[in-house]
Amino acid sequence: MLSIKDIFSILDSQSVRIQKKVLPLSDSLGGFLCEPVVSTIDSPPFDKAAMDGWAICTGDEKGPWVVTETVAAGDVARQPLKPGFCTAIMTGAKIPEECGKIIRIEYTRREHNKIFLVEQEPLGNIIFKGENHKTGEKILSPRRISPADLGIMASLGLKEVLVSLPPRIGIVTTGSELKEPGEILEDGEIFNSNGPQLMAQAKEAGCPARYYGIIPDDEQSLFKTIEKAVSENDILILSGGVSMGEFDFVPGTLEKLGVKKSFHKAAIKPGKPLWFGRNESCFVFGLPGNPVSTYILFEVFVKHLIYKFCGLEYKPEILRGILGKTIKRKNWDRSEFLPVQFRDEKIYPLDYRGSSHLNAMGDAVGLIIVNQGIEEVKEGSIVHARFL
Ligand SMILES: Nc1nc2c(c(=O)[nH]1)N[C@H]1C(S)=C(S)[C@@H](COP(=O)(O)OP(=O)(O)OC[C@H]3O[C@@H](n4cnc5c(N)ncnc54)[C@H](O)[C@@H]3O)O[C@H]1N2
Ligand code: MOO
Repeated sequence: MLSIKDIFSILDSQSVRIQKKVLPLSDSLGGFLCEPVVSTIDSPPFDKAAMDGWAICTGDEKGPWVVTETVAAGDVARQPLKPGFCTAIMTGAKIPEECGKIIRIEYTRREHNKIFLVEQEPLGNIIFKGENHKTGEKILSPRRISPADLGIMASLGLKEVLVSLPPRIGIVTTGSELKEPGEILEDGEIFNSNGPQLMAQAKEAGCPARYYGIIPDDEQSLFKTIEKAVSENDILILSGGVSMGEFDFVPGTLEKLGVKKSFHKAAIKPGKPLWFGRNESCFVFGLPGNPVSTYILFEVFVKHLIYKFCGLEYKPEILRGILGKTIKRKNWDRSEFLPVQFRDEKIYPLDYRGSSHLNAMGDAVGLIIVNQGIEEVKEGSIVHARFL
C-alpha cells in the first residue's frame, strides 16, 4: 500500500494548467500571488521626518534656533535651512535639504519664535530615502495574499495584482444514512458534517466551491451527479462510499465515467480507503466518509494539489518540539496523523478516539505523524507538528 511520501509524489507528478488573471488589489485577499512583486519605488521615496519636531542643520545642535516655516506631511520646505534657524516639521514630511537631525518637540521649549534645547536629543529621527527598500528590490515571493501583503502592495502603489486562478472545487457527499443539519433524524441516520466542512475547507483554501448535496448510495443517482460534477469542476471531492461495503459504489462509478484511477488505498490512518484519479479536465478525490479522515485528507493532500494548481508549493509551518505525553498505538501497520495541541512549550496529543471523533479536531492546532511500524512514541521525544 502507498505511503504518505508516495501519495505526495503522485500528486506532484500530475500536470496541471496554471491560469492567471489580474485582480483589483482590494479583491485580492486570499488570492494566489503567482509572480514575485518587485518595487518600482524607493521606500520612503524621500528623506522624511520620523517625529514631530524641529529640523536643524547638521552640526548645529546647541540652539537656540529661530523658526522659519512649518512643513506638514505632504508639503515641502520653501526656504533653505541655515545654522541658527530651524523648520517646524511634522512626522512624515520631507526634510529640508540641509537638515541633519530632527529634535523632538518634547526635548525643547518655545518662546515666541525661538526654540531652546531643554534636553539633548539622542536620535537623528530621519528615515532615509530607500531605507525600507530600494527600487528593483524583490518585496514579495509568490504566496497566498495576506492582509499585510495587501498593505505592502498598496504601499508600492499597485492597484492590480496578477494571481493564479484557484481550481473550481465540487463537493459531493454520499450516504443514504445522511440528513442535512436542521432536518429530522430517523433511526440509523446521522447529520452530514462532511458537506459543510469540506465546503468551508475549500473556501478557506481560497477556492470557489460548489455543493452537490447528499447523494444516496444508489448507482444511478451517483452516476448522474458525479458525471455533472466532474464536468463542472477542476477538482471533485467525494465523501464516503469508497471502502469495501456492498454500497460503496464510488470507485466503480468513477471508473465507469472514465475517471482513471491513480490509486485506491494507502497505508495511512485515518484514510486507508482513499481513492484518487483523474480524467482530462478533472481530478477526483474519493475521501473516506469518516469525518476526521475527510478533514485531515483535505488538509494534507487536497490542499497540496490546490496549491500546485496555483503554481505554488503548500508548505505548512512545522513546529519541532517535545512530546508532552506518551503515544501508544494498538496498531502500527499504517502511518497515523494525530491531532495535537501546544501547551507549556510542549506538544500534546489530544484525546482522540478515531476517525469518527470529529470534535477532537475542534481543539487541534496541528498534526503529528507517527510512522508505520512505530508502536510507541515516548514522552520527552522530539516530534514535528505541522500547523493546521
Ligand atoms: N471491511 C472493511 N471495512 C472497512 C474498511 C476496510 O478496510 N475493510 N475501512 C474502514 C475505514 S478505515 C474507513 S475510513 C471507512 C470508510 O468507508 P467509506 O468511505 O466507504 O465511508 P462510509 O462507509 O460511507 O462512511 C464511513 C463512516 O462515516 C460516516 N459518514 C459518511 N459520510 C458522512 C458525512 N457526510 N458526514 C458525517 N459522517 C459521514 C458514515 O455514516 C460512516 O459511519 O470504512 C471502514 N470500513
Ligand atoms: O481510515 Mo479510516 O479513515 O481510519 O477510519
